[in-house]
Amino acid sequence: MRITIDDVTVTLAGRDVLSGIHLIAAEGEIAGLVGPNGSGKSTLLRTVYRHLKPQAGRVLLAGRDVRSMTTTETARHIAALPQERGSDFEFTVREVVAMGRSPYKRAFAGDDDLDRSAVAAALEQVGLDGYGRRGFAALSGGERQRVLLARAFAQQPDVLVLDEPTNHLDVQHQVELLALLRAQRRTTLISLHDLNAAASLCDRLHVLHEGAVVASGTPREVLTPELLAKVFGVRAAIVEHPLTGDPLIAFDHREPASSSAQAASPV
Ligand SMILES: Nc1ncnc2c1ncn2[C@@H]1O[C@H](COP(=O)(O)OP(=O)(O)OP(=O)(O)O)[C@@H](O)[C@H]1O
Repeated sequence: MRITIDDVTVTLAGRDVLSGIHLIAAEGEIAGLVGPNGSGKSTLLRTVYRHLKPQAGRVLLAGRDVRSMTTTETARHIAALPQERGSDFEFTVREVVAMGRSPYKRAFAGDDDLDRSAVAAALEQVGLDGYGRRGFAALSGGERQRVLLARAFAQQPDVLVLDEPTNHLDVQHQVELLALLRAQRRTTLISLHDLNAAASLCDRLHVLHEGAVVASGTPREVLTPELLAKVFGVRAAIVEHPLTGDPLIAFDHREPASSSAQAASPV
């Protein structure tokens, strides 16, 4: 299902944290949100999964305003992995993942075979089969992250909204998650700090800066040395990844863009 963010403005504590955001994630497309800390990525994702109400504009799911749907209806279509991740759930892993099935159930109904197989498949997808009886609170940060991803997968949504899903994951699990998302070909809106991961995963990237979209396009179009200097304040060269051919950002970890620019400018 296509997601359209149509001229969305979000005001928090009297300040426009997002202003006039317009972007589209087409059916089956992986759309990435990148931008510096505080640029508004989580706020935009929260607006999409209805945690926040925009002051102006609309979020449309296949052309329908999500605010005109019931919360259950939205939850059948959109699954979110938010950034605020509880660690104090007094539940087993299985119970947490089974929460993803609640949009399909009547109140207090037990799990049926479909629920059980969706939960088992989701746990397997994130490499956690065999963890079902473990306590959620006693897991490592990366394991918890994968359980919450499994909960989103068990929801079998049309659209995935993922806020920094690779946080806490070791490199193998990061690669496995990106491969899983690529293989699913589900409409996905995802924020990522790792720009190389974003370049390899996303069909299109949208760069947020101070609450506005300042660039949109394919990773190759968007991730230029000029944009990285201007928006992220870093010096970088874009090369071709020797194994995949994806754009690969080679950062200069010794010097930020501003200090090298200052050094280069005449006194
Ligand atoms: N509830 C709130 N009340 C007031 N300001 C808020 C609130 N939530 C977020 N903000 C502000 O909105 C701006 C955008 O925050 P947001 O969390 O969306 O950024 P982000 O791009 O996801 O950042 P990060 O990369 O650090 O996760 C920040 O300046 C933040 O301080």
